Amino acid sequence: MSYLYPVYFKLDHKLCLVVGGGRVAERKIGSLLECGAVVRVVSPAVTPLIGQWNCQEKLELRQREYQPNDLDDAFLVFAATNQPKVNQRIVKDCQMKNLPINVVDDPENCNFTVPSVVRRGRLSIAVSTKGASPMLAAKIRRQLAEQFGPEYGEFLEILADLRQRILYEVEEIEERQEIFKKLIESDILELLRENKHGQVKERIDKCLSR
Ligand SMILES: C[C@@]1(CC(=O)O)c2cc3[nH]c(cc4nc(cc5[nH]c(cc(n2)[C@H]1CCC(=O)O)[C@@](C)(CC(=O)O)[C@@H]5CCC(=O)O)C(CC(=O)O)=C4CCC(=O)O)c(CCC(=O)O)c3CC(=O)O
Ligand SMILES: NC(=O)C1=CN([C@@H]2O[C@H](COP(=O)(O)OP(=O)(O)OC[C@H]3O[C@@H](n4cnc5c(N)ncnc54)[C@H](O)[C@@H]3O)[C@@H](O)[C@H]2O)C=CC1
Repeated sequence: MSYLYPVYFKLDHKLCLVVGGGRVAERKIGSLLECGAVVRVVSPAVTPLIGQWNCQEKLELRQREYQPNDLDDAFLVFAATNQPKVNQRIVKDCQMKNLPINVVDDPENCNFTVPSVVRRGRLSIAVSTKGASPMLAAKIRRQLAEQFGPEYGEFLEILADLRQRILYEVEEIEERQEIFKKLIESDILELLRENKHGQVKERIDKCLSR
């Protein structure tokens, strides 16, 4: 069995097509919008929330059945109707155009699938079961969410800032890596978790001192 290859796409300003407007389409659209994608939805009927996003001009709604020209300019395509025949047609059209396609009712014919995700600011932890059990993926996501609290988002903001500074100021690679190691092995995460922000700066200074 070959593995699925995980990547993190930047979707800002990229056109993503979602065909279908039900509960499953809504979940896919919600996460695409969070990632800054430009979303085109094609569906005769949509959920109230998709309708609301349309009224707020957060997406483009084509309120009718799928047509092949809906694929024009798409970067990613999601076939999320409840009609297997329609979904299969979309897969075929995408294969002809070499477009990446996610089908919600046919894992075998997807060329990408959507994982279950925990986000803490810059940290994303994605879980996939290669289609075997999305419900287990969601359970693992909930377990990870308990283990990785909001302090990880805060810590990564600090690390992102420091990293720029250290890359600029510290010439020796070994010395840089020593500092990064000290930072991640420190108790800064615990201090953030316990809201002891006062001590965080002290700890950072200690890690930076040579
Ligand atoms: C292949 C894949 C394609 C894709 O959609 O990308 C796919 C396919 C299918 N899902 C089905 C069912 C359910 N899917 C969910 C939920 C999620 N499904 C997601 C992803 C994926 N689902 C991809 C593989 C992911 C992996 O490899 O693990 C998640 C992670 C991400 C997301 O959708 O955003 C999201 C959880 C988000 C979260 O909570 O974190 C639930 C639970 C619920 O709805 O609460 C159920 C009902 C329970 C059950 O059946 O397990 C069915 C059968 C439909 C039927 O019965 O007709 C198929 C088709 C089939 O298996 O043939
Ligand atoms: N991948 C996943 O995570 C999951 C997948 N599923 C599968 O996804 C399918 C969809 O599930 P729901 O969103 O709950 O269904 P739903 O019945 O709520 O929505 C179906 C949507 O498809 C639209 N539609 C139907 N024909 C169309 C056409 N020709 N062109 C464009 N849009 C069309 C309808 O207007 C409707 O908005 C299910 O039939 C099931 O097979 C179900 C649960 C989870």
